[in-house]
Amino acid sequence: MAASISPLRSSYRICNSLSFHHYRAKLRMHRKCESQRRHLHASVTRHAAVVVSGTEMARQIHREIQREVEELVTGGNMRPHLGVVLVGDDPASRTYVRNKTRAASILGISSDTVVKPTSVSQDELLELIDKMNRDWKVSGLLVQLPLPGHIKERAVCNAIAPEKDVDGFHIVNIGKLCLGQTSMVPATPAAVWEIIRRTGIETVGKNVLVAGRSKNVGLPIAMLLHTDRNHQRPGGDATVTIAHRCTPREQLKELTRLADIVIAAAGVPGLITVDMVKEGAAVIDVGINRVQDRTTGKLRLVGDVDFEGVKEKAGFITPVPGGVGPITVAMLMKNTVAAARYALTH
Ligand SMILES: Nc1nc(=O)c2c([nH]1)NC[C@@H]1CN(c3ccc(C(=O)N[C@@H](CCC(=O)O)C(=O)O)cc3)C=[N+]21
Repeated sequence: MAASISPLRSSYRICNSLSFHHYRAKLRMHRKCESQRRHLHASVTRHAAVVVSGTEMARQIHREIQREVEELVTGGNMRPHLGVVLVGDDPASRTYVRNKTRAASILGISSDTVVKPTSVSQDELLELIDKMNRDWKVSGLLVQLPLPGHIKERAVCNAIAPEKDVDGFHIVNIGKLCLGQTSMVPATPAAVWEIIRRTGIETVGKNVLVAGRSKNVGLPIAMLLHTDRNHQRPGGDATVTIAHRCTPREQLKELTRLADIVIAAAGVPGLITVDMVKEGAAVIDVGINRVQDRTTGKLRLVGDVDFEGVKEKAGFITPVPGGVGPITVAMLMKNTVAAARYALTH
């Protein structure tokens, strides 16, 4: 059976002692495995992985953000405001936008969503963004992706003022991320970073395998983890390998078996199976796939990792749903507050 734990900072309060000791044992084992020792010491009992609850970790981050927002407001500053643009009526996009605006309202961040029909022209969208850029009441703004085929996503991302770009998709923010400068970090990569930090997983000199090279997820995750910890925006100093659709399956398996941390961000259900994972490794599942359940016929949300199999061998594992997703939303809120703070001094 897998133990569910809350993030390290709140674990003293929330965890019962059994799961807390289990967690510490896992962290020790994970670190032991990392120190190039191929076989575990005989006295270390083999446990199922610690399931890192993203829902619980997000709750903790929310408390921190809530405090920050109240500090801003009681200091006589404007309440942070998130502007959202949603084009079309894709159900998944609507769910994500709803999750974001709901989180905002809970945290005391005001928000508004402008919904445009699929037929909206690129020019009209750019005009709307320009208006929001100039609106001093808007602290941060995002345009939900994907956009309809007739609109150039790059043009839209680059139209958002970089200092209000809470998604971190503007070319200047991507450039800064690559150079190790302080910038708006995209929410999903920031969530993966936060999970690693708050769980206490070591990255310096460790092997990381990122499966997936998307510009908004795989690439920035790899960027955060391989870069220098002494740069303006600290990196993970890990040895990072990026695998993608052209990586032969056998090669992928060889690479994942060497990895202390596996990040699955390919959008392929069941991509990572137990035979591919090193004992005690941390497995972070960024995949969000809607698949039809074989018994009920209903659509079900699954990640890229065969959770039931891998949890028996990994040291840490994040579930889907309830893993990276909720923390992504929390990091977006953090970016919104950062944008509001930035506006105070610029
Ligand atoms: N401009 C833009 N910014 C984004 O940040 C952005 C985007 N476009 N397009 C799509 C992706 C995906 N994304 C997620 C947000 C929340 C969950 C989330 O809350 N997931 C829940 C479940 C949600 C559900 O039930 O569908 C979970 O994993 O537990 C997942 C994924 C943000 N994205």
